[in-house]
Parts: sequence; C-alpha cells; structure tokens
Amino acid sequence: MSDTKTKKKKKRAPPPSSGTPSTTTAKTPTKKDSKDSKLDTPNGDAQVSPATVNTPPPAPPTGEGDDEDSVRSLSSPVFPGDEGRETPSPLPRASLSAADIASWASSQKSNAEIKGSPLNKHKQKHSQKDSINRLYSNSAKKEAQVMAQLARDMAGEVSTSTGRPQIISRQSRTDSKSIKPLAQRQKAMLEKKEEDIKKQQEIKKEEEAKECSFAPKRFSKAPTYLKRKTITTGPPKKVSVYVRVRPFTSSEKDSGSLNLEGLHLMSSSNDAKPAEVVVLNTAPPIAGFSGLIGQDATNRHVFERVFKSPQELVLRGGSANLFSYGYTGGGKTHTVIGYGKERGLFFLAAENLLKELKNDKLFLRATACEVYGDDVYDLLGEEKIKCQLRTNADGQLVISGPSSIQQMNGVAEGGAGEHATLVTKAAGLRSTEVRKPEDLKFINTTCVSKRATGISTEHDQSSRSHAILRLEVVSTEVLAATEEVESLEAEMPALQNALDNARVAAHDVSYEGSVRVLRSVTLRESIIEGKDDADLVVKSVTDDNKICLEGVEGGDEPKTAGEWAKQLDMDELAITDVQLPKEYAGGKDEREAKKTENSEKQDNLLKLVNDKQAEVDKAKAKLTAAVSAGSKALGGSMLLCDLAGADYDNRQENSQKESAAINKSLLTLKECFRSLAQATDQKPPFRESKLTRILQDSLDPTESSTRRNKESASVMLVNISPAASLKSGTINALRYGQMFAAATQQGRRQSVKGMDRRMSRLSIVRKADPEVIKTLREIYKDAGKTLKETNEILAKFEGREEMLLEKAKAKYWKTKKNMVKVTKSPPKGSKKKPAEGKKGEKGEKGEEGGEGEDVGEKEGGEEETEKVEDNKVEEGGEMTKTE
Ligand SMILES: Nc1ncnc2c1ncn2[C@@H]1O[C@H](COP(=O)(O)OP(=O)(O)OP(=O)(O)O)[C@@H](O)[C@H]1O
Repeated sequence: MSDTKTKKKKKRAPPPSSGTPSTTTAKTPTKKDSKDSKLDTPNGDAQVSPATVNTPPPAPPTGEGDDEDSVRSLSSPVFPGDEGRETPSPLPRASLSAADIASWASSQKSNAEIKGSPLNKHKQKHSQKDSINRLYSNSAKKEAQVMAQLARDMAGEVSTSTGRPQIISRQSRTDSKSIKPLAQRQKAMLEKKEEDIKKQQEIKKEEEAKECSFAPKRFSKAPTYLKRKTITTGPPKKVSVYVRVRPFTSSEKDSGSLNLEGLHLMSSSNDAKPAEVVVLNTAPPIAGFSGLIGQDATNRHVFERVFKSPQELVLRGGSANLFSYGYTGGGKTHTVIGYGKERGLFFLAAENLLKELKNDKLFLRATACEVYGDDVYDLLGEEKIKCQLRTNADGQLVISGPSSIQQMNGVAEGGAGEHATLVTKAAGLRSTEVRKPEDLKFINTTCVSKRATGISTEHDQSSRSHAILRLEVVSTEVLAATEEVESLEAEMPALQNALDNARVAAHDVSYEGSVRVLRSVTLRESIIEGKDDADLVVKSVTDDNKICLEGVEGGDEPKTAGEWAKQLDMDELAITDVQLPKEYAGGKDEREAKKTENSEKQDNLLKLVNDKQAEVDKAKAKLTAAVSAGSKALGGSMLLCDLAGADYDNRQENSQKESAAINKSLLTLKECFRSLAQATDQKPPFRESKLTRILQDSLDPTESSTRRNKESASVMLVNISPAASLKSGTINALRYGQMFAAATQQGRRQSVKGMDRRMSRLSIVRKADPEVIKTLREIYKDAGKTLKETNEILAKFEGREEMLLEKAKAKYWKTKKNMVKVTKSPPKGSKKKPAEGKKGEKGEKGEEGGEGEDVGEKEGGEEETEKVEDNKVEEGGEMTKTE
C-alpha cells in the first residue's frame, strides 16, 4: 500500500526548477505519510531516512572499513560542505532489509518519525532539501529511485554536483559489508547503462562506416529489400560486391559499337565515399553493390579501392580473396591478370604485399588451378594437368596434382601382383616462388595463355571455367615444411589403397562367396561361419517376403519363414547370409596358413599407414611451429578467382553438364557468402561444389587448418561492358552480382534476426508479445495454413510481429469468408498460396527482378503491404514513397 501511495506522492512532488540541485524545501511529510513509511529498528529507534542523504551512486567495493561494527551501524554520512559539522550518532541498521529501505527511501515520508533524532536534524538541515530536489531534478524517475537507494546504502560517498551521480572516494565508507551486494548491483546497473550507451555509439559508427550504402532517396525505384537493409548490424562485413564497367575496346570503337542504353553508374566521384547503386534502364534497377568503378579507373585504382584494405589481413596471417565475375569480354582477365603494361590486380596485390612484408626472409608461394565442369586442373606448368580432390584424415582438402611413379617397399598398390611395388604418388598443386613481382610473369606466360589461347571457341571456354590463383606468405622453413607435408600426404592414398586391397584379399583367402539360407534362429546365433546341414537353401524371396526353398518338397511355393517352420516342424527360422569357407587342397591347415600370411601382410601395411600418418602429423606440427615461430604474416594468403559466367547465354554448344556445374558452383559460392555473412553456427556449404571446396580454407578455414589467423575478407567484382551488343550478358552478370550482394546483405540482416530493425539502431531487442503471436497463429490456422507454414511466416517476420498482425488482420479477417472457401475447395490445379519458392527460384536464376531472396521473404499476400512498410525505413528514417 505504501508503495503505491509513495509513488503517487512522488508524482505530485514539486518539479525541479532546473537540472541543478534545488534548495527548495521538500514537501513536508504528513502524519499519514510518516505512518506509512515508518521503519522500525529492533531497538525501536527510528531509522535514518536515506532520502535525506545526498543521492549517491555506487562506488566500487574496496573492502575498506569492512568491520563487524560497521555492519551493525550506519555511520553518519558526510555531505559535501558538511565537513567539520557535528556528526550525528550512528544508528543501528542491521535488521533493515533492502526492500524496507527502498520502500522507505522512495516514499520520503519517514522524516516525521525521526523528527527528534539528531541525525534527523542534521539531515533536515543539510540534506533533505538538496537531496530530494536533486532527485526530482533528474527527470528520470528510475534514476531517482536508484539514487535514493544508493543514498541510503552508500551514505556520504557520492556527490551530485552535476545533478547526476558521481562516484567519489570510498574512504569514508564504514558499512560496506552490509551494503556491498546492493551497492554492487547499483554499480552494475550504472555500468550497464554506460555500456548500452557505448554500444549505441558503436552501432552508429559502424553504420556510418559501412561500405555498402543503399538506394539514395532520389532513386525511388530501388528494390524494396535495399530499403529494408538500411539498418544493419551484425558481424564485420566479410564480403563486398563491386561493379566495374570497362571502357569500349578499340575494336568496339572502330565498329561503332553503341552504348548500352540507359546504363548509369550512380557512383560518387569522391573515392572515400563508396559508390552506391547501379541503375540500368530496365525495371527493376540493379542495385545493392558496395561500390562502382567507372570506365576511367585503372587497375591500380581498383586495387587501391577494393583490395588494398582486405589485403592488410594477409599481413596478419589472414586471407584476402578477390572474385571477378562477368560475361565473356567483360574485363575479368584484364582486371585480375592484366594485359600489356596494364598490370592486373594479381600483380599489383603481390607487389604491394612484397613491399609491405618488409622482411627479407618472407616471400610468396604461388599456385594456379582451374575448375572446369567438375574437373580441376593444375595450370602452373607446361601443360594443364588434371587433379584429384580428396579429404585427409583431418578432414582437410588435399589437391593431388601431377603424379609421379615411385617405389614403395612393401606396397602393392594394384593388389594383384606380389611384386607391384611401384605406386603413384600425387603431390599437391605445382607451385613457384615469388620473391619479386616480376616472378609473376609465369601467370601470363603459362596460365593465361592456356586459358584463352587464340580462337574464339577457346575464348568462350575460358569464361566457362573458374581460374584460381593463390599466393601464400612463406619463409624458407615454412616452404620446406609445407612441401614435406604435401609430399608425405601424397603417399597416403597409395598406402591406404594397398591396405584396402589386402583386406579384400584376406576375405578372399578365407571365403568363396556366400549362400542365403533359412536357418533356425538359435543356430543363427551360435554358428559363426560356413553352412550347417540343417540350413535350408533359399531359392528366391518374393516382394512380400515369402520364401522359395531348394531341395524341399513343395519348395517352389512361396511361404513365410513361419509357415515353413510350421510345415517342416522346425524351430523359429530366419533368413541368413552365410559366408562359404574357401576349400584348399591342403585342407584346413593350408587355409589357416594362408590366413596368417595375409593377416601379417595386413599388419605390415597397417603399420606403414600408421607410421606414414605419424610422419605426416610430425611434419604438420613442424609446419605449425614454423608458422607460429615466424612473422605473423606467415600463412597469410591472397586468392584471386576469375569466375566462369553463369549459364544464361543459351550457347547451344555448351553441354548441359557443363552449365549445371557452373551454376551449381556459383550458387554454392553465393550460399557460402551468405552463410559467412551470418553470425550463426550454420556451416557454409563448401562441400557442395569443387570450387567452394577449394576455396574453403581461404574463406573459412576449419579447426585443422594450418592457417594461424582464420580471418578472411572477400571482394566480388562484377566486370561489365558498356557495349549495347553485350546487353543481355551484362544485365545477367549484374543480376547475378546483385544476388551475391543480396546474399551477403541478407546474411547480415539475418544475423540481427529477432531484433526489430527500426529499433536496432538503439540496440534494443523487442520481444514479441505472446498475445500477438497467439492471435497470429489463430488467424493463420483459420486461413488454412499448416503449423509449419505458420512457423515459417513467424520466423520470417520475427521482430515485426505487430506489423504482421496488422497485415494478417487486414488480409484474412476482411476476406475470411473467401479465404475459407478457397482453402476448402481449391480449384483443380490451383495452388494453395502463391509459391514462395518459385519466386525465389526465379530470382536465383536472375531471370526476373533479381530479388529472389527477398521476394521469398514475403508471406503470400503480405508482399504489397510489406513494400509500403519498407519504404518507410529509409536511411535517416525518412519516408519515401515508391512509385
Ligand atoms: N578496364 C579496362 N580498360 C581497358 N580495356 C579493357 C578493360 N577491361 C577489359 N578491357 C579489354 O576488353 C577486352 C575483354 O577483356 P577480358 O579479356 O579481360 O574479358 P574477360 O571477361 O576476361 O573475357 P573472357 O571471360 O572471355 O576471358 C580485352 O581486349 C581487354 O583489353
């Protein structure tokens, strides 16, 4: 009761004249008030009113003054300016509960009860007016309550010179033991408040600094999802998507090639401010990129702009990756490798890296490979060599490059010949040392020429494969250790094969085929190998598990096992596959001798495998040690990938298989990017394509990776041409790039799932009202949605349930009758609701809109309303209407 009343009283309390402490006399407590707020101590003494003490915030516990006496008594507070005044005698407080004190403190009513006490006089004289008015001078009621409690518990430790609590020396504290927990709680509260403010500031900063900005207000037709994404938080951005448009080539100029109609690069001339969107004169516009690079930009400019910063990660042992994507002739090779004097990003990045390493002992190790269809080729060398991918004992990918035949004693890989001791050893990709930028010449002389030699069909084909160029920071020791690991690992498959073969042979030594029998269940359990006389040989088994038997009267008539048992008057029978022991001329002895011989062989091979694995482990440990002992840049890697174009050009000569492989790998890559941008435990689907399997260690290494720094940053460049003749290729490349951009953006958006986007600036998590959820479930149930569908919708709109409820009400309650009718008897062939997946698929294929990811988010009929809603959430909170 007193609580309610005191609250009311507080409301009626005189408002502060300003934010500074007032000297106005506080409201005089009434008799009723004092009755309500009376606090009795065991000895009947009235307790000091905390509210009469200057409002103190918590001070960190120091332990000083923590003696027993101080626990039982409250020493008088020392107020600012009170030094030297007569100190009131201490009052007992041991029996006071925090709740009592809190209630009393907030009520401000105990003054009447303690009128006569010396402390009360002191309080009234020096503190009451100030403290109460200071409390009220702070408009935040909660803060006043906190301060009142603090005043009671931490008397004399705090000054409120600014009207806000300030922690001052804790030296005067004498009762810390009794108040410590509460003080700590209060302190924690204040700390939390400060932390929240800091968080808000950080989020704001992050948003300001974010590279990817969205549709400027002047472009009202930007895709709706872009507008929704104006508020993002989550993990550091790992993937940025840029568009680069190349100038007309001289041949295009000569042939009077026309400009691609309506191509606008909505870029900023200010390099520090990333470009914003691409708007093509097609609807809807293509946007969502981190930045745009215009026709005048040189490769050096591109490097400085998009790759220099991620490359800093390499110097810290992380991985920087650049992907170049686009229609054939878009400028990928120009960007990544470069032509003539215009060096590509691979060269420029390596040059910069070598310069930045500032360490004579460090250099780079380069490899180059190509993923074409479902095959991987080593590009470094005189000729392309097909590689195999396999996973080692640690679950790491091993690329087996060019193979060599070598002799391994005791290993007969083929399994057939006893003397076949020559095995194939396939080491990793061929590599070359890069100690100065010129060492990268091999890229032009070997890899590029191999990918794009001459004729046009070859040229077409070059854009149908993914080329992966990689540089890794190494030292002599690290390089030696890496090569040792690769060399030893290359021997493992041969040893494993030999062991597997020996195991198969061991079985062949002992058995020669098997027979299916109907056998007594008891016998089945007791007999280990071979056929028993009592076994009934099964001739065939019908689809409904009826059995025909050999050598039994009426055996051709199918019967169940139970029926046969009954007919033959046998125990329970069951079908059993029995291995038939191999017969030897020398009988059982010979068989046993053969078995022993084989078993020894197996043991030897197993030992070889184990020994080799131990060597591999040792070499890996050596590598890890070499990496750890050296510069932090060791193990850092840079990967540049010239991606194949997606299958959108309907080139007849491209086989279905080839196109499927490209699309699959690109979609998997997109999914990996999306997953990487999320702050979830969900693993990116690297294993789903060869391209992403190869990229995994660079993008997101596993625990077993030798990379010391697991960080990575990736850049996707969409290379396009301004030529009208390449229109469809260009548009499709942009759409595809947009999907990557959307995937990474969506990833980040999902990482703040559950957080209301409009509130996320303030880092406030809004929990869904259970009533809202309940109503939504009821509406959807009435509307004929399954529980799964409802859950999916709720998941999609998590954090926006109230808005969803409004829409659902508008949609289903108004049209309830029709809804029910439709769901009960849908016309033949019609779908229950618009297929979300289909829309998503469309977007995935880049056929329409390119917003597949986001269209999928809309819940059926909510799409339209959602758009309007989204338009409200523009940068800066301004509202713009979509036309
Ligand atoms: N930024 C640029 N500045 C000047 N010329 C460029 C630029 N980008 C590309 N080019 C020119 O455009 C032509 C096609 O470029 P490039 O060979 O790099 O395309 P591509 O995307 O690699 O094609 P493909 O996939 O078929 O190999 C080349 O003649 C190249 O010199």
